Amino acid sequence: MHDLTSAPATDPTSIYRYRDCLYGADMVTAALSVDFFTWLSANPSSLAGICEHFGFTERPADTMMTLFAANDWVRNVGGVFHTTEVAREFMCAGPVWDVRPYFASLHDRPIARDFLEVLRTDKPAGWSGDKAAFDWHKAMEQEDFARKFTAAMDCRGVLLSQALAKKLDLTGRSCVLDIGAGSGVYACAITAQHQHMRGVAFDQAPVDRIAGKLIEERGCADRVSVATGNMFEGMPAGCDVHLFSNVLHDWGVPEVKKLLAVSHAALHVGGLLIIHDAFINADKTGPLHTAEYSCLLMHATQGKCYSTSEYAEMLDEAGFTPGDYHDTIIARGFMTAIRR
Ligand SMILES: C[S@@+](CC[C@H](N)C(=O)[O-])C[C@H]1O[C@@H](n2cnc3c(N)ncnc32)[C@H](O)[C@@H]1O
Repeated sequence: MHDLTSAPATDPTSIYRYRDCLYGADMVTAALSVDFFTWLSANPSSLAGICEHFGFTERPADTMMTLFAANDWVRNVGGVFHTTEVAREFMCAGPVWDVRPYFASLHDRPIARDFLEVLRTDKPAGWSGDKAAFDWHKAMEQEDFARKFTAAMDCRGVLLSQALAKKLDLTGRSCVLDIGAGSGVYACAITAQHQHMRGVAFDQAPVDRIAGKLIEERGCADRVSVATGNMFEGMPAGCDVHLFSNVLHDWGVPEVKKLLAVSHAALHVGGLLIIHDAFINADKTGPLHTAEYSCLLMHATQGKCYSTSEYAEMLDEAGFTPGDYHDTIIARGFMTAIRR
């Protein structure tokens, strides 16, 4: 049986980067296909101004601008985006170094085209009005898809969960509720690392059954149980630690606020909330790996990678006192908050 407290001997960031950052190039291509930088150079604008001119919507446009800021192609000065010298020299009409024709042959790549659609509609790519299209959240209610997707999350979770568990201070805490737990590997790794802790893996059917089996196979069932339910409707009582691992990034701001409110209602005063995810930094200038990963999430889900400042604001509004951000591994980290 795999020891859930063990860490790999080498750093797999370069490998994960190919998976996480795959969609960044298509996002850049999509922007060049509408000659974005030529326009922005002549018209420094707020996000709202950019959205108005191009017919874009806020969430995907924000994800795009974060990618460009992380590359230092734009700078946000008091809420107004300006192109930088490198963007003006290479990504605009006019200069001899103009790269736009070099990207032009890629404009019709399916993901680049999807990005224009997502930018305009704010709907994840597979959901854009096509009845036969793929709905990720619905698919997770189907046994076959749920099994494959949960296996994918579990494979990454084996690496991430031990790195997270090692950095957590759970002194004086007793039970972690792993919300949208997938396989439950995070609850298992946390209880393996912190022997005084119990865990509850909370997910909807059929993922709950998949989690139950995997927790049993991992030999963690004596301290990690499974609870079934819809996290938007309520969360099991009795835990003093709530973990949202890679869950909030699947949802838009209204849903994130709702989930924080439901968590607040289920935690006692002093309860610890942990958000484990890939975070954009407070001033939304990087890191690049996360800004690229955010494009993938923006394309496939209703969410994106939120910044530490966006989370701090939403946590405060929901009745939590936000704590610090800590890095873990492969451009992931966690943020804590205390329920007021
Ligand atoms: C991206 S996965 C994250 C899994 C795991 N926490 C991790 O870090 O790998 C999101 C999880 O949220 C669960 N989920 C989505 N909607 C849910 C709901 N309404 N109630 C409970 N769980 C939900 C999904 O079934 C899925 O397991």
